[in-house]
Amino acid sequence: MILEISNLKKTYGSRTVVNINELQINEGETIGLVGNNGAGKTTLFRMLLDLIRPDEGQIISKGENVAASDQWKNYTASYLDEGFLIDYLTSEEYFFFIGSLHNLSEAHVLDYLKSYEEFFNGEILGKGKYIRDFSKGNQNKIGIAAALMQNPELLVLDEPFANLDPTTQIRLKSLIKLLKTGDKMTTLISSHDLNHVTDVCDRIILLEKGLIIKDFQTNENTLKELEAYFSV
Ligand SMILES: Nc1ncnc2c1ncn2[C@@H]1O[C@H](COP(=O)(O)OP(=O)(O)OP(=O)(O)O)[C@@H](O)[C@H]1O
Repeated sequence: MILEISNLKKTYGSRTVVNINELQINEGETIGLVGNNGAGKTTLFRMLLDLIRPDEGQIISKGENVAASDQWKNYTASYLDEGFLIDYLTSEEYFFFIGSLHNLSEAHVLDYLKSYEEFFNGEILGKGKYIRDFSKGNQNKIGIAAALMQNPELLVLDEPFANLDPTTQIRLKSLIKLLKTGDKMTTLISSHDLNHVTDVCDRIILLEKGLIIKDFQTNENTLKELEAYFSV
């Protein structure tokens, strides 16, 4: 088991926005986190990455509490939003910086980026452009590619399909499926796109007002069930 969440609570004012009694995630699972605006998806991810602290309970990653140990940082990569980027760097400078944190040489990083040529669609590299000047979708691509460069065991992506053009959405799905079979990566993806999330994930967790309402393995009926749930 890679993640064990117990009695996790986060409250803002009088509102409990995450309230998870128990949740366990196994190695190699691809989990889709769905739920309407404000359900608590991003708050859960932020606690998972120790960007904010829970009021109660804990998140244990490979046996260590993420709020008490840095061990999880060695095998976890994430992209939640453009706050993860450094907007005064060019895309290459950013990739080199992230690479250097993981002891990857610039040559290694450039080599890695070659495999992203299709994903980048000629818009990311060699432009001499600062990250702040890229479109939101292209910023997403930079963040996702930088997260994957770390070859993580655990990948956390917040709404990765948002702002991506349809071609890149499909390419991202293929990429996630490939990494799942090849490297047995565990992936947590939040998404409002029920189609994509059921296509790429083998388990869906449905959050509503911070509570887990459903937690089930994906099968051929999942998309219909989710659409029925959200169409009320
Ligand atoms: N720093 C904060 N202060 C006060 N309330 C907050 C704070 N951060 C989040 N919230 C509230 O917590 C609730 C959950 O927000 P969260 O961003 O986790 O939802 P979400 O499921 O990711 O939503 P979306 O689909 O819109 O991204 C919302 O009601 C939000 O307003």
